[in-house]
Amino acid sequence: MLLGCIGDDFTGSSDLANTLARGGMACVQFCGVPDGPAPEGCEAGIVALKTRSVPAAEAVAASLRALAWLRAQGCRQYLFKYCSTFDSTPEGNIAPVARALARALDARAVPVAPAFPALGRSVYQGHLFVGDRLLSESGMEAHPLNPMTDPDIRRWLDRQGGAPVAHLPQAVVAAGREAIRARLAELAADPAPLVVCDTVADADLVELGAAAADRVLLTGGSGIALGLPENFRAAGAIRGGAAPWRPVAGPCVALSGSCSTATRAQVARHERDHPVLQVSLDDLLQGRMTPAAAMDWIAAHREGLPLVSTSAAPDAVAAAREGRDQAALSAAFEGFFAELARLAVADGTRRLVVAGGETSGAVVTALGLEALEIGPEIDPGVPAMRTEARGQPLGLALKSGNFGAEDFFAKAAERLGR
Ligand SMILES: Nc1ncnc2c1ncn2[C@@H]1O[C@H](COP(=O)(O)OP(=O)(O)O)[C@@H](O)[C@H]1O
Ligand SMILES: O=C(O)[C@@H](O)C(=O)COP(=O)(O)O
Repeated sequence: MLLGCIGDDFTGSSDLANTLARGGMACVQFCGVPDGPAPEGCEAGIVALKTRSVPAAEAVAASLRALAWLRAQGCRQYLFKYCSTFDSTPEGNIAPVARALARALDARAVPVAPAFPALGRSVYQGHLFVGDRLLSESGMEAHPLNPMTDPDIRRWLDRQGGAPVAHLPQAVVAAGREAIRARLAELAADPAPLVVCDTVADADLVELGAAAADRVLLTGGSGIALGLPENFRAAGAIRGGAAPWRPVAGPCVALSGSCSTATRAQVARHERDHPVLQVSLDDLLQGRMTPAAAMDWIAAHREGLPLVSTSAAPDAVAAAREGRDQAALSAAFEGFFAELARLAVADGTRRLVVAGGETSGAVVTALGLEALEIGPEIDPGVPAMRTEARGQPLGLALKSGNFGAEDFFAKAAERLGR
């Protein structure tokens, strides 16, 4: 294995796998730290963890376990993947994990590059934008788990603790790979290992990737991976590319626990032509809706591409959060989807479309999936994936909350089966 990646959630990991696969690397997404060695021919391994919203110490420990496994596979370079909207809280987990990985690898001047320009996320003057809005005015300030209330990535990382953060300004990035390499080398003399990198276009990320060919650790959104396959190709290290996609036929179910603006529009669009079961927190807490009842509803709507959703608008999310323990709240939603996914697959579902990172993590973990093959891109940042569940092929699309066109659910179902 050439490139060892650690993703802090499952959708984000599939976004990264998508970028690397499109760059020509043979990729496998692992669901948690594998027990055995990576499959033959795997050039980029992405260990997907569910560490975005757990206590920082837990995230650090799990990430170090993933790193140890990736090191045992002989990787030359490591990448810590987090969200392009920098999903985290003042307590962590991006800085604590990045710093722990840097310490373990003795890495200095570690780039922090959440930008994903194709989807409008850019970093300028150390601030993260979504389209023409600052992150804190983009809708992410109302995220159920990690409200992003400060767009200054340097300040946000400072709040998460550790040494002061450095900044690589746009003027240096625009000057190209040699200028970036030189500046990172200067910054490496300083003990502060994290360097927030201004990157406003794919070309910036490609230059940053090229400049970082010899850096042992990178961190960022999937954009940071845009330039990396070329480094390995130039070194003559890439052989294969992905195996051909094998479509998966059979019943399809969609599950949505994401409350993002994009997902809510996709749920509304799906509802125009397909059956949607909308489930509220009260439904779950008062036992009006259970996984078994939702499964009955799915069975009755098999032909129509059924979608079960808890996606809710910011006011409903705020009301649900009010005075409640966050972990218990998440457990209620995620436990519901986890059990429902188990029932749906046991009932013969062969294509599963899931919206939301935490939701996807809960579903994939509940299904006990081990490794995912990466197929064609459905929408930017979302690949079709294939695995085995209960001895049968399972097509899987794990959609990041904010990704995908309005017709995503129907499109994903069709792509998995094509
Ligand atoms: N109706 C709701 N009210 C409050 N919180 C919700 C609701 N539905 C889902 N959630 C919570 O929101 C979280 C969404 O996170 P996630 O699945 O990662 O979506 P995204 O990818 O948009 O961040 C879930 O883990 C769940 O705990
Ligand atoms: O970088 C991104 O935006 C995605 O890859 C990602 O991490 C998405 O996470 P969720 O929005 O929580 O699904």
